[in-house]
Amino acid sequence: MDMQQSQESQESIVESLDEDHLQMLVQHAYDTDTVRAMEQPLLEQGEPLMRHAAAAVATNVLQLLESFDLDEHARITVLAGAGDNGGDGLFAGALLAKRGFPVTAIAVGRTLHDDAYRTFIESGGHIWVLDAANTIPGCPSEFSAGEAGERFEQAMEFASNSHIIIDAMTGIGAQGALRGIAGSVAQTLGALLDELRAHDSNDDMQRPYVVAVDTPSGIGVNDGSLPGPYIPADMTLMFGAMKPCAILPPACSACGEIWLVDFGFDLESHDPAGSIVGMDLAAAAIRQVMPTDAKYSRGVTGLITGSQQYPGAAVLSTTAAAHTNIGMVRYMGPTRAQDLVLHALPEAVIGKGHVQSWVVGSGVPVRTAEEEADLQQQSIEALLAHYALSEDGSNEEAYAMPAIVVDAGALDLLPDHVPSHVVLTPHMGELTRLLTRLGVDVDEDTVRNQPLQYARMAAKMTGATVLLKGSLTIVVQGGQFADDQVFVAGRAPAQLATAGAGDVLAGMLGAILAQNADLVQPSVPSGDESDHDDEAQVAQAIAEIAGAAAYLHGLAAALASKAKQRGWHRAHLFGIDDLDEEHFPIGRPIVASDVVKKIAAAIGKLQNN
Ligand SMILES: NC(=O)C1=CN([C@@H]2O[C@H](COP(=O)(O)OP(=O)(O)OC[C@H]3O[C@@H](n4cnc5c(N)ncnc54)[C@H](O)[C@@H]3O)[C@@H](O)[C@H]2O)[C@@H](O)CC1
Ligand SMILES: Nc1ncnc2c1ncn2[C@@H]1O[C@H](COP(=O)(O)OP(=O)(O)O)[C@@H](O)[C@H]1O
Ligand SMILES: [K+]
Repeated sequence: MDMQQSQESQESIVESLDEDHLQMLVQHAYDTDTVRAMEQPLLEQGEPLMRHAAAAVATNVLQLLESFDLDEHARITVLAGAGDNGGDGLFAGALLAKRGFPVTAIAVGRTLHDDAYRTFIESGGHIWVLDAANTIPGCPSEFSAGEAGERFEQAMEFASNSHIIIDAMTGIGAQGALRGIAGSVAQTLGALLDELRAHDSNDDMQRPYVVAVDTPSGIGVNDGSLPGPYIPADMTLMFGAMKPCAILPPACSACGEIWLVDFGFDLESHDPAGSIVGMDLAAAAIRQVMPTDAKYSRGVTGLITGSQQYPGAAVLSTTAAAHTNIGMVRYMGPTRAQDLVLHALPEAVIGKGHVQSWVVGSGVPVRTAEEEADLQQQSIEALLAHYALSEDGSNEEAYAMPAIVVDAGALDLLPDHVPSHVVLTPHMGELTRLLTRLGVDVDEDTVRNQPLQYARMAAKMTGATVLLKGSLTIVVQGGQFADDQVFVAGRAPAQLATAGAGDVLAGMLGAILAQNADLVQPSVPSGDESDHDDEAQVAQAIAEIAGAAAYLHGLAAALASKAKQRGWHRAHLFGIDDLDEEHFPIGRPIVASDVVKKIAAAIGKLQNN
């Protein structure tokens, strides 16, 4: 099959698919086992998936060369691993070599995909081997350590002077951090590319443009981590479906622009490992007001936030909650904070009363071991004690409590085991502190590098739902029988990184939980297996609602700052979307109060969509 045939057959796959399928493609990510399971029936039917993959890579590279005004002298380097990912890269290289481009493949392993290697050589491609123990037919081997070193250096020099690098070292078969020569290549080239990228936008092709095949080599495909050196890509051509690394920090940044090559996988029959929170999910979390509503039926949120030291957090969290489509807010805190809350929000009711959700801890200082808990900390501790589960999970009162958002200083007061409608909202530093308190030996850099793994650890250890804040906000489900599906909200522009933004989110999340009180109330576990599904369903609803709050928060920030930039941009569909360069204005600076002022507009936008 040549490039045109493969491309036509690719386009016919694309045309035959419906909008729902395309929507699923850009919203859900599937782990590598699931991707292999979805590939299997197609391979059994004889679909030449590898040829489709290679044709897509070659087509994209040709488009890039054209857009960069490069002719047949453009230098193209393929970093080729020994597996099928290398096979994709070599087949793509063969198609480009056939078009007359000089293409060199740097073999990082001891072997190469047989058929792809033969085709590559027949098409005029050149091979550069690095491993003295390689058994690649017709290539030099058993060279000295000195020569191996020289070869490596020359190869890196060559690659860094090429126009296009096709990274095909590892794809979904990657296990852990890159080892051996692949690891050294990623170490040397990855660092160089990062440095060049920091100084240059590459509008003028002053550094190699990196196209990753399926996934950038060296990243954690299933958990989005960066376990070791990796090759940062400008663009990733991803096959069949998004893998979790496409949507999870920090690996998703290493993917660059993502182009999805649709293979017509049966996505509908498989569970995603992760999902991007979009407008639909966010809109579904906003309760429609009804003619029969009264303030109480719309939901009431109680807040124990702010302190003598940080009274502003009380104002931000309370005003945010009040603006997020509920009937009333109740505020509890020091007199100074009460006064400020009432000044900003005369509608607030001061003092205790019946509520459908709680928000605690925003702007409450962390309690140090030496200090006595102040009144605010004592109230929070007393409230949180009602959510404590004993080791065997029995404590019926905990399940009957309203949903609660545990933020900032309250994270230190969390009981050991709680139900899933306790939603923790740490940033990376707070998650590190929480895990340390739970006895995990971890520092903040490690958490930053593997946020999913550590958010999940906190959820598993405590039972709580965990919303981990950052440029992308990830939500992992709590509860004993929860699904592993992670939700990622990437709607926020970087302008949201401003003091008090987290207090606003806590208030908004509290309000969204209150208006969905019936959906987020876990029942007391009966021990009966048939109830596990119900429990899992509630845990998922809570996680979706938390994701929805993060989305709405990001959208309000985008409206306030007039930014188009986001933490994550939708993947492009190969064969459907255009390669046109998009621009995402970063918007103007904002403060957290500006976000509160745009919550109503953001809700309006969701409801009118
Ligand atoms: N299965 C299929 O039908 C299709 C697979 N495709 C391609 O095939 C890829 C998967 O191929 P494979 O299963 O062969 O796996 P990969 O080629 O992704 O990875 C396996 C190779 O990487 C090496 N490797 C793994 N972990 C390493 C590490 N930590 N350090 C150094 N080397 C490491 C292994 O020794 C092996 O040589 C996909 O990502 C995709 O690119 C596509 O061609 C589409 C169809
Ligand atoms: N680079 C970024 N891009 C988009 N959103 C961000 C970025 N950095 C932080 N945020 C968001 O800003 C908020 C900051 O919250 P937090 O760290 O708790 O701040 P504070 O304690 O000052 O309120 C979170 O919702 C987080 O997701
Ligand atoms: K790759």
